[in-house]
Amino acid sequence: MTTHSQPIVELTNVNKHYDKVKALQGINLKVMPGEVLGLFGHNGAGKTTMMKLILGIIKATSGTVNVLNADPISSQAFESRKHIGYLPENVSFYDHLTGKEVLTYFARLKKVPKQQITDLLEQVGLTHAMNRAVKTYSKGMRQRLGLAQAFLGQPKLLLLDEPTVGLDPIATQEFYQSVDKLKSTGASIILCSHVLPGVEQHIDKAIIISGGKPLAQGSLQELRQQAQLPVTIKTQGLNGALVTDERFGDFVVAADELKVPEEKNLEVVKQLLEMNNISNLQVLPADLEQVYQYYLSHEHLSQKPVNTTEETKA
Ligand SMILES: Nc1ncnc2c1ncn2[C@@H]1O[C@H](COP(=O)(O)OP(=O)(O)OP(=O)(O)O)[C@@H](O)[C@H]1O
Repeated sequence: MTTHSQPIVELTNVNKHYDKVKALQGINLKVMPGEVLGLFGHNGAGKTTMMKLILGIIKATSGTVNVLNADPISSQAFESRKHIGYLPENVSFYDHLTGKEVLTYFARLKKVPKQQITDLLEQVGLTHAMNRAVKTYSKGMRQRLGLAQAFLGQPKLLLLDEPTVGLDPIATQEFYQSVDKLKSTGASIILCSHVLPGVEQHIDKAIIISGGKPLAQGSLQELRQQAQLPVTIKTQGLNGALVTDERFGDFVVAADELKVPEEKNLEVVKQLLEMNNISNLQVLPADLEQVYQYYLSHEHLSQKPVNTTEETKA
C-alpha cells in the first residue's frame, strides 16, 4: 500500500536514447502524493519522452522508473495503470457524440461507475453543454472535457501534456480552476508546458529541462534563490525623485521602477516609504517566466543540475 511518505512517481538516474538522440539524460525526480509538478522546456527538450516513460509507453535506456510502486512497463503495472489519468496534447474526440456520450464511452473502457460522469461534467463546468455534440464545443470546452476524461476513476496520478495550448486567457484560468479542484482530492499532477503565464500559482515545484538535461528543479522559491534574480519595486507619486536619489543609483531602471537584490529589498522598501509624496508601492518577485529564461540563458554555465535530489515544498 502507498503510504504518504512514498513518492507517487520516482525517476532515478534515468536516461532515454533514441539511437543517437539523447532525449533524456540523468533525470532524478520525485512527485509526492498531492503534489503538482510543472515540467518545463522548449520544443524537443524531452517533456513528452518523460511522460511516455511514466505512462510505460517506452522503456528507459538506463536508470529506474517507479510509478505507484511499480515499474510502469512491468506486468505488475496493469493494476496501477488504472490509477493514472492522462490528457494528451491536442486531445481529440468523436465529434458527433455529445460530451456525456464521450465520457460514458471512456467510463466503460475504464470500468468506472456511471455516476462519476455527471459529477465530473459538473466539476469541469460542462453540465450545461453535456447533451450537445462535441463538434459544437469551443477549444476550451474540449480541453475541459479532456480533463474530465483524464479524471475518470479518480486517478492518483494525472499527467497533463500542454493542456492550455490554444486556450484564451479566460479559458486557461477556468482550466486551472478545474485542475485545482481536482488536486484538492489528493491526486498528484505532472503538468508539462511551454506556456508559462498563469501556471505559477498552480504548481508546487518545477523541473526545467533543455536538450534532455535537467537545468534546475525545486520549488519556485528555491529556483528564485538559486538564480538570485532581483525583486522589482514599482513606485507611484515620486515624480522623478528616484533617479536623482544617490541611495538608489545601482537599482533604478526607470523613473518609477527599481530592481533590487532580494536581500536588500526590505531596506530599500523602508527608505522608499520614508520619502515625501510616495503614494503607492508594489514589490514583485521574479515570476516563473523570468526564472525559466534565466536558467535557459545560463545553460552553458550550469554544467550540473541544481537541486536534483530535493523534495521540499514551497
Ligand atoms: N521516436 C523517436 N525517435 C527518435 N527521436 C525521437 C523520438 N521521439 C522523440 N525523439 C527526439 O527526442 C527529443 C525529445 O523529444 P520530446 O518529444 O520528448 O520533446 P518535447 O519536449 O515533448 O517537445 P515538444 O514541446 O515539441 O512536444 C527530440 O530531439 C525528438 O526529436
